[in-house]
Amino acid sequence: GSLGPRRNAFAGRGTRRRKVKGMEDDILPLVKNIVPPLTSKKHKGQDGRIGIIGGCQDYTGAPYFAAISALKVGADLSHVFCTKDAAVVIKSYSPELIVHPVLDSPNAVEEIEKWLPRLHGLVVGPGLGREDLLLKTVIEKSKARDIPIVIDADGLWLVTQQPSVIQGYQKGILTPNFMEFTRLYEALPMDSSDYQRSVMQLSVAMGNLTLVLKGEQDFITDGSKVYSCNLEGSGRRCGGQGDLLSGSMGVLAHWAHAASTAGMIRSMNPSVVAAFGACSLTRQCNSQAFQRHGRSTTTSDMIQEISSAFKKLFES
Ligand SMILES: NC(=O)C1=CN([C@@H]2O[C@H](COP(=O)(O)OP(=O)(O)OC[C@H]3O[C@@H](n4cnc5c(N)ncnc54)[C@H](O)[C@@H]3O)[C@@H](O)[C@H]2O)[C@@H](O)CC1
Ligand SMILES: Nc1ncnc2c1ncn2[C@@H]1O[C@H](COP(=O)(O)OP(=O)(O)OP(=O)(O)O)[C@@H](O)[C@H]1O
Ligand SMILES: [Mg+2]
Repeated sequence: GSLGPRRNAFAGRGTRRRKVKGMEDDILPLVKNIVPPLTSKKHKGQDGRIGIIGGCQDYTGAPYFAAISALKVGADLSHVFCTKDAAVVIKSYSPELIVHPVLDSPNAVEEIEKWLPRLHGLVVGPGLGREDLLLKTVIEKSKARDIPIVIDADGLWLVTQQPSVIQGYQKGILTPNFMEFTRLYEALPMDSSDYQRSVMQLSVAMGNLTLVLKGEQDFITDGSKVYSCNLEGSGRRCGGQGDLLSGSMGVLAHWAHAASTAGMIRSMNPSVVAAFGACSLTRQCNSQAFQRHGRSTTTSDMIQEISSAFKKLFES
């Protein structure tokens, strides 16, 4: 499926979002179940080594937000694979991140590939720019290693051009905002007038891939049922909230698949549990940060709330 003519698939049709009851009560207990216990027996890296692919001259904030969020949610190590000029900037934001200036090197694929055996989760796209061939190969190689992959932002651009790159991958999650969703939806021949139905149709067309349509309420589906997350956030929509979301989802996806393998969540698709957890957390961070900072709230303020939001949602 390539791109059709540029138009808004939802123009003039039933674009109002029906407010449906959130599913916090059903799914939050499952999210609590996947959080690994903190014990003195563990070694560094066991609770997650996450890779973020993104960061270029124009965008250094997005990969930083995603990578630091992964750490603050509880990953042990967070790697950023970005271009050379972005690397210096990202390193100087934070000594906590491991930053690889490889995306614009001639052997970028090999440089990333050698880290793949050590990664538990991959987040592709925040601040990436539009880099098709490299990305396609990295996604293929990560799938071959059975690594959970969250695709966001510019990573979704590639999926729009070539849905087959991720189609049917059970450990894949797409996190489009409204614009990104519209592009994806137009790339595949479908017709629906309602968000919940169209997100479900798109998931089925993508081989039951887990999809998160972000918005006033987040719609999460793997094609069998639509779950809505409408935990209260705020009216503040600063840039970067989606990066907090995708970074935390990278860790939660690793935890959820590990828990599922261990037989700890039987009743639900682990990708859906991870997606729901990350949406809830992002919205809770937004709400808490807004209580302190109001209209001045930025993504950095939200990141400062991760610790207490996580406790409130998943450890109480
Ligand atoms: N500080 C940073 O470095 C940031 C970088 N970002 C990066 O910027 C790049 C482009 O991301 P964009 O999200 O801007 O790309 P898009 O191309 O999806 O968005 C294009 C435009 O659509 C608008 N839009 C978004 N949601 C909408 C909605 N619900 N209804 C109507 N219009 C809507 C946006 O304001 C934007 O102007 C990505 O690589 C992304 O990761 C963003 O993550 C924001 C923060
Ligand atoms: N109208 C809204 N009300 C409440 N929460 C929202 C609303 N829109 C988005 N969100 C929340 O904000 C988070 C990020 O969604 P958003 O649509 O801002 O992503 P994005 O456009 O990709 O952001 P970014 O600027 O990081 O690229 C999601 O978890 C979503 O739940
Ligand atoms: Mg985004």
